[in-house]
Amino acid sequence: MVEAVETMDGWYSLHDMRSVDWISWKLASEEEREEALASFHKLIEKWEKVEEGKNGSHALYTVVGQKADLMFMFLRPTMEELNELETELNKSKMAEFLIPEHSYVSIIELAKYRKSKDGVDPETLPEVQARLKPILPKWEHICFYPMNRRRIGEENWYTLESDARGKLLYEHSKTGRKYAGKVKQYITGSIGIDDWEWGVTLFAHDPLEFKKIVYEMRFDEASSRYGEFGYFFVGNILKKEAVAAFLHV
Ligand code: VOV
Repeated sequence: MVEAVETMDGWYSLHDMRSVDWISWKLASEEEREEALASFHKLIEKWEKVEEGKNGSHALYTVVGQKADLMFMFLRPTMEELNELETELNKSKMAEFLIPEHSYVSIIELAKYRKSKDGVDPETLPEVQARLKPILPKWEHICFYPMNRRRIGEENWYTLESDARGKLLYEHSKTGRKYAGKVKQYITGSIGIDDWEWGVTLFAHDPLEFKKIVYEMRFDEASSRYGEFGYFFVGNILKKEAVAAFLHV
């Protein structure tokens, strides 16, 4: 019988993409813009405190291209906390000038494909816990896309035995490891939560590495036979100190 693999699930994740309503932003008075900027800084400082306390993490990037202007990625221990921070952002003065473009809800996920050697449940290991509740890197670039595992005819991930899936993911991980120090990946599971099965969030110092890793992985069987991909968002880090300059008109 084909069995599902057991997953280890960590923090809840929200990718939130917004555009700036540049027309109303330009029409707003200097005072209103300052009020909006101050509300935004206050929120960022609040998120930083949560991160310092290791109760969540966040990332803020500008998006290149017309799909959005900003991409937030939030991680929190519960779905309620994600919703609270989303609502708080929506109620802020800044949000009066932001247009929601897209969102993606998922959960940091690791699969237990490898058998534990000494009977230790991997979920109890501190290094695994750190990966389930990660502090996101503040690297220069981000890339986000959702994906599915194929279920068409012979190319059906969900009729493969667990060992076969584990082998394909092991091959996949060998490609991934070549990018150590260049690309950091966060896989978030979204089966039953959002429209695709997984979200893939990559961070890199050099955006060319996104193209290189995704291209190279297309030739791994886990992707070439069993991967289906959605849309891509790519962007550059927006540090707190650079927010005012980004919004300056
Ligand atoms: C940056 C490098 C990198 C590395 C080292 C890496 C390693 C690993 C390992 C060891 C494992 C299996 C156990 C686990 O940890 O869950 C995975 C799992 C997974 N991956 Fe991966 N992956 C990387 C990177 C990486 C990328 C760039 C992609 C997108 C694929 C592409 O073609 O665009 C991806 C996808 C996934 C997915 C969707 C899963 C879950 C599949 C499932 O069916 O359960 N992944 N991945």
